Amino acid sequence: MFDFTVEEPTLVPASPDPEDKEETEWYNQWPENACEEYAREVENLALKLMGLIALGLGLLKDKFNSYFKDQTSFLRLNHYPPCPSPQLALGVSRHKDGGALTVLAQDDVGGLEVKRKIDGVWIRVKPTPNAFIINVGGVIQVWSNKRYESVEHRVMVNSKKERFSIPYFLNPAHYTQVKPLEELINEQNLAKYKPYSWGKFITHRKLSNFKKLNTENIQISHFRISE
Ligand SMILES: O=C(O)CCC(=O)C(=O)O
Ligand SMILES: [Fe+2]
Repeated sequence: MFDFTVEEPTLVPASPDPEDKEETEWYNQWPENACEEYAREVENLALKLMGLIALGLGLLKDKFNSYFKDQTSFLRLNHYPPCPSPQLALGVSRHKDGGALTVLAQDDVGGLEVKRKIDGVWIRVKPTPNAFIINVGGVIQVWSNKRYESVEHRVMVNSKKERFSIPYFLNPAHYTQVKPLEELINEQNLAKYKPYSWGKFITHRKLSNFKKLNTENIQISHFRISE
């Protein structure tokens, strides 16, 4: 796995501690022109999709633009080597993407599975040539007050073939307080989530991503307001 940020540098909180106001900068260690160019193009696509989502929610098309001014978006290069016992290997364990939108490019090997909400069955996503897979992330789920929902997914490795995938994670500025949009809440539609800091959320996830966790990794459900 190799992460490549879009902004150089990308400004983020120094720690997940809410009291800690210090910021730090993420730099790409191996700048690659191809990555940069690709990231800019998928960013345009992702922002166009955000415009359509805004329209779909009855908002102005440019409603979300300002959140991405100091974006913390990044591109990830994934390589999954083959494994003779795929059920024993970890591709990517089940999770929901936390950001706004994910634009995923994958090769023709397959292995991505999404969890069907009604019965919890894992469904394989068949690779479609020259097509992207778009995943709604937790940030849109909260902004839309759950009119959009992010789907749980995982990656199984293949027994014979290696697999490559390139997700682009469109993420807001670290200082964004993510909360249900005012326009979408009223007496009939009460806010389903408490506001949370996007920057603290990602630094928390980044610290815990590669560790064996005793507790569940941070999820937007932790900010849910109980009914
Ligand atoms: O490799 C894939 O198809 C998806 C990877 C993924 O879900 C992620 O990096 O968040
Ligand atoms: Fe994912």
